[in-house]
Amino acid sequence: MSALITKFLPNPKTIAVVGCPFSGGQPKLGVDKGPIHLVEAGLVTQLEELGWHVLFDGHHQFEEISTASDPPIGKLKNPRLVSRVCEGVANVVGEHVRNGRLPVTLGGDHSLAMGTISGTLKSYPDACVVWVDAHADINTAETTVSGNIHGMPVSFLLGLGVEIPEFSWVKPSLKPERLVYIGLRDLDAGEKKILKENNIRAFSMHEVDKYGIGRVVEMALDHVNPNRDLPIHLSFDVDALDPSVAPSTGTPVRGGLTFREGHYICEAIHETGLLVALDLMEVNPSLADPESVRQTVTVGCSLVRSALGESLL
Ligand SMILES: NC(=[NH2+])NCCC[C@H](N)C(=O)O
Ligand SMILES: [Mn+2]
Ligand SMILES: [Mn+2]
Repeated sequence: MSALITKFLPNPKTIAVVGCPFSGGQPKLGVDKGPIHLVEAGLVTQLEELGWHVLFDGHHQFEEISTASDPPIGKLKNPRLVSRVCEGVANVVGEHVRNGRLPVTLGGDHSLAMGTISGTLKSYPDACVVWVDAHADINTAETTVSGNIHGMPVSFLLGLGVEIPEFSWVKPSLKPERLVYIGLRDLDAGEKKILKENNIRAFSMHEVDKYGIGRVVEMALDHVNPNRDLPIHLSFDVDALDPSVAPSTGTPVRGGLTFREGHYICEAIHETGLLVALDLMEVNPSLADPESVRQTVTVGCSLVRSALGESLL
């Protein structure tokens, strides 16, 4: 059985699940438990049932860097830890992509995308990034208010802001015209300025309301992938969904995507056949009551399945 649409992957169609129990890009404990819950909910089997060959040999182990030896650099918190972890993730994800496997990275906080997208772009320098999130995560060392690096990975990938020697491994490999956002609704003032100055295309919840999700995804892909021939990296922050749909996350913002809108994005990207890497980030099973946690983990699994070929009929 193979209804799987994949233009870049050799047979057997293989997914590598990269569990990243990491929380150093933000202050709330528990987001490191996200990948463990997603796998325990049966994600690996669910993907096999879709016809994939799935590799998963345990969650990624990260080296310990104590906070004592990792003082802030400017405002950035845990900079050395985040940098080293993301560099490791870049290598793991990069290796999977290079070998024709589709990495599914489970966060963990969204700073990890600095690693995952670096890994994808090493093999596919012309890949485009579809970033689905309530937030733009594009602060620089100068604009960040919180100092939390999960609010900054995109600026590193684009090479914006002052250079920080500790992050010199991150190459400015992403071009602003290959990046598009869907779901935005909580941007810092500095981030709005960055989006404008760099002409980055973003579809906020305003555009989702105005045009509907179908048109938004089509316009987003027309922008980053006009001929529908470039590989796609989908980076999905679960807080893009409305908190009523995905309550267990560290920085929830009301007015988000519905259950169907979130799944539609994933289904439409699967239908392009161009997906080469997927991130599902910011599931935090320590936040909210057990039923909300179960709901968030379940929706996380189903978003991943939708991006990987589950269809309604
Ligand atoms: N990946 C996330 N949930 N990011 C939230 C970022 C929030 C805020 N803009 C910050 O820079 O701190
Ligand atoms: Mn977010
Ligand atoms: Mn995010």
